[in-house]
Amino acid sequence: MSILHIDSIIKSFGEKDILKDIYLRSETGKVSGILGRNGSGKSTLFQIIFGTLKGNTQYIKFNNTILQNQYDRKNRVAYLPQSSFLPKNVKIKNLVSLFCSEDNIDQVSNLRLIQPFLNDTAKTLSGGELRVLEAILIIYSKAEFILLDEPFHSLSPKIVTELKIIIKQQTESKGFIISDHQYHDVLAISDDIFLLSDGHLKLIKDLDELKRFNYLPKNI
Ligand SMILES: Nc1ncnc2c1ncn2[C@@H]1O[C@H](COP(=O)(O)OP(=O)(O)OP(=O)(O)O)[C@@H](O)[C@H]1O
Repeated sequence: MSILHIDSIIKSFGEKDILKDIYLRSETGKVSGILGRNGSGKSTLFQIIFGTLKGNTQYIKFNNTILQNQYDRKNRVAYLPQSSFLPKNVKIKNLVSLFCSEDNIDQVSNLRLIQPFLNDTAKTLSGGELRVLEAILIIYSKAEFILLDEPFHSLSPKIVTELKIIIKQQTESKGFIISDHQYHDVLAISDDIFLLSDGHLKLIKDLDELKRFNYLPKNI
């Protein structure tokens, strides 16, 4: 089992304190779900964990190795950002070879969600087709820890179901940290749920707590 230990994350932008001493422990075999209102700092937290943004303070460890720069994260932490990141003119079969671990290339190429598009380029895909491709390339990368920021955004219900099955299958060997406003889907696949609110991560026990902390409307 591998552990991603995330501790002492503080981040402010100017006068705005966004993250106030965040602690999170992710391990292979588990999905950690992070919910939070718009602007609560979820993407900021993901970027700090992935290393593309520096916290005011941070302490991030993969097993016994302190992760200090992007190179330290290579093959350990992968990140699906909110916005599209794929080159638009490269054939999808080549993207699969580029992003996925060698062991996974055949499996990914044969996925129903990917196989029909192998000879196309990303620029010919619809928004949802592109989103699911990006999510799959990150999920099947070499990294043991996978950060997914809004993976279900713009996906139709059956595709969301297929993607959730893939995430659960891959949890056998990987640890996931996932955030999405489709909270039902996050709840369905997460072992632990956290609410990011007022700069702190609160462990959530049930839906009532999500109402009490003002994330869900009272009448749901
Ligand atoms: N580079 C930046 N400079 C200044 N403020 C920023 C910067 N990046 C983010 N912020 C602010 O930090 C806060 C948290 O942003 P973040 O994108 O992390 O929120 P989020 O929880 O992911 O929101 P959403 O659910 O809407 O995607 C917001 O108020 C945002 O305006």
